Amino acid sequence: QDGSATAVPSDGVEYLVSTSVGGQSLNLDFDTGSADLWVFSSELPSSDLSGHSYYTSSDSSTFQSLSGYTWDISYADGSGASGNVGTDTVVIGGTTVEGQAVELAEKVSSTFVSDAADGLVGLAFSSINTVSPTPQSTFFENAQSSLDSPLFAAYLPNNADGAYDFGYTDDSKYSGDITYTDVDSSNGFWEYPSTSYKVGSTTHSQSGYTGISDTGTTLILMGDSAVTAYYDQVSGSSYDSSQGGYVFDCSADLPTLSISIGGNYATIPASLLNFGTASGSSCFGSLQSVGSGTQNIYGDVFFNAFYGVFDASGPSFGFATV
Ligand SMILES: O=C(Cc1ccccc1)Nn1cnc2ccccc21
Repeated sequence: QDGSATAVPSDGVEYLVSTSVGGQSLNLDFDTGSADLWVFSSELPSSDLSGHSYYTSSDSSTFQSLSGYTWDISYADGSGASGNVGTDTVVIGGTTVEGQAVELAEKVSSTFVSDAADGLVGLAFSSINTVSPTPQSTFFENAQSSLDSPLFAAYLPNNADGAYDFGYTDDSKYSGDITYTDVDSSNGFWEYPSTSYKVGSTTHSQSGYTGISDTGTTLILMGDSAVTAYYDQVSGSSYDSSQGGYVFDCSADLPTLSISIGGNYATIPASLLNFGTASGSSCFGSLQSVGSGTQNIYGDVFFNAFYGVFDASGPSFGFATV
């Protein structure tokens, strides 16, 4: 059944959604860049649990263990988690899935201990789910048949409560038309060609590049040529290894950044490209390097400016101005 769940900004780095797992409420990070639904659990060392809500399978009357099933995930930022697997009833907004694979954490890396999320809901394609011996379907894949339309949408306004809509698009959350492009899911991501960009009004090509729509990433991560082209237009900007990225004076005049999604540009306003104070009068850029490779990562900063529609029929990705 269709529904909408509120997404609350947390520490400026992620949006958390209150989710019921076996009747237990957890604040989970919805991540269109991965495909595992995993939770902090009673199986973790108690020192890892401080500040977190966690799932206790023995407290759920609907939990069923998947004997011998394990999971082990590593994210591109170097964080990771692992554990065992069962199924339970998961409720998000007005959408219920019974028998959802729930991955219980027995180990989590330190970044998760200090992060506010009590786990993640992966919303990429189950071809990249890490459960062994059998990859498990995502909440969205399991919910699809009960939705009016096989889609979900992310509404993540800057520094304000947002939402994830399941089964419908909500035209009170965007203006103008939704522009769609075909998605190539062969790598397991909501991925599409992204072969050019604009810094202000100057167009640059990045042939062979793709982009992924990734709500599990905070910033906009692009190849070094794009990052250099952008910060060359920001006087006084520099790469500060101690801050881990490009910084500039907080009073700097920033150009807009337009990214191509399929054949259409999405223009990120300059205000969103200042991520905020790094230290003193220097501010951290919302555009940073993805490192090597030709896959750009369009994270929450993109969704601060655009309502994003993830449509399984196609599949396709659509965006509209917030
Ligand atoms: O890992 C990344 C982005 C990233 C960071 C650094 C270099 C390259 C790419 N995002 N992400 C997407 N889902 C995540 C879940 C947990 C942690 C990070 C997650």
